[in-house]
Amino acid sequence: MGRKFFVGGNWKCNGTVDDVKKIVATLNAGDIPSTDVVEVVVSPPFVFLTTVKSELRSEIQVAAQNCWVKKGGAFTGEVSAEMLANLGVPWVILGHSERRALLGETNEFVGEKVAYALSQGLKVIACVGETLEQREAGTTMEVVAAQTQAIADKISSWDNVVLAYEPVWAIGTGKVASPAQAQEVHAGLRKWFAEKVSADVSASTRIIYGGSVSGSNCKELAGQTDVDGFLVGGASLKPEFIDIIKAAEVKKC
Ligand SMILES: O=C[C@H](O)COP(=O)(O)O
Repeated sequence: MGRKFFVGGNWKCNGTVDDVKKIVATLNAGDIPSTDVVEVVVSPPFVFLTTVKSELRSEIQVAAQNCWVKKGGAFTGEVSAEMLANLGVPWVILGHSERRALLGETNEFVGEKVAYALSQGLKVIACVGETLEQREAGTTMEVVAAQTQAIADKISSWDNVVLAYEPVWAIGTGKVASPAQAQEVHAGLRKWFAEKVSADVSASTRIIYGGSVSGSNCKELAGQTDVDGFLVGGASLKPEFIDIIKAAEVKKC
């Protein structure tokens, strides 16, 4: 099965009502490849999700940036997977390194969240990635394999999961992984899937790269065999996000 190029835009905790209107207008006017070529998902903060969903062109989907680990209830400040499904929000980002580092989300907790979100019919962008210290210690593959294993332990199908490899040292720093560095980890993760899950999952699961992706580095990264798209932070708030979406054309060549 072919892996359709996937571009996610993670707006993180950014934006005002006016900013959101401008971003949506840019996306709606942008000349982007057809949905046969690229799947585009943007992830506004919760408070803007329904507005963005209703005002955005139908070819672009939306994702939440997080959801609660189990069924909703007395969990002040949380948003449940059921609520997202009820609103018609198709995707959720889980396991982002900012949540792992700042909010103490463990590999196991992320695995539970992914499983519960899938059980409620959501599709998941699951994030993994090593810190600079871990890379320098030579443990990158070990770290991302353990993060991915914790998800594999809790789910029975990868059909509705996109795996985002986001080296922590590249996030928001302007220090993008080189195409070779990204390819090496993506290929390692694909090998891991083949050995630990199945050849089918290895061949069909999209592994996308995140960390300082920009309009100027996206094409070279997209040209790597095992890079199936991007999860974009800062640049997804800017018009250059359209150029990043267009990097999908590289895969057609
Ligand atoms: O989710 C997106 C990543 O954290 C990348 O963020 P960035 O593109 O601002 O480095």
